Amino acid sequence: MFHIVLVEPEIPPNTGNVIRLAANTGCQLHLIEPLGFSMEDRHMRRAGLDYHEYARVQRHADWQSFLDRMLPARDRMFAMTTHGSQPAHALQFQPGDWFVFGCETRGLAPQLRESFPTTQRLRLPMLEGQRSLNLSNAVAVTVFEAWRQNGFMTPQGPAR
Ligand SMILES: C[S@@+](CC[C@H](N)C(=O)[O-])C[C@H]1O[C@@H](n2cnc3c(N)ncnc32)[C@H](O)[C@@H]1O
Repeated sequence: MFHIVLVEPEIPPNTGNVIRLAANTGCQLHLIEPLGFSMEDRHMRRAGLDYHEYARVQRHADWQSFLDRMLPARDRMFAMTTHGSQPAHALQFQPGDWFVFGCETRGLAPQLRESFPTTQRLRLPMLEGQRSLNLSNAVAVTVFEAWRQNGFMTPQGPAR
């Protein structure tokens, strides 16, 4: 359905949450290395993920390797960032869209963020004075907005 891209995630339970979200929504999850943890980390294990939930996870050595391997449609790839001026819910998302998220402490590196057109740097609304959403919450909100817009469609029909 959609592609979730986590750039250099650092906190195992966040990635664990996103792995489960991908399994529940049919998204493909891309992890851009270096990761701040081992996939065998006890916190990852504690997330209680089943083997099949890992089926939707692909790891990439770095951003350029990801681009070279996946060839994402650049006009359908969106940087999710608190520095964005475009409200995420104002866009009409399409199946196959790519959502790129930064790491927990640093967000997306400025150089990577600025490689996206300003119209593709999306911000989720927050109250004045707040810094950012938790990474896995930001992913869930984004995926469910995009999926809602597309009628919660799956290859077998609408999800229930
Ligand atoms: C914990 S936040 C990173 C905070 C980091 N200190 C910063 O300034 O970007 C982790 C990631 O979640 C996503 N995120 C969090 N809040 C967001 C928001 N309001 N709008 C868009 N993306 C958000 C972004 O991809 C961000 O890089």
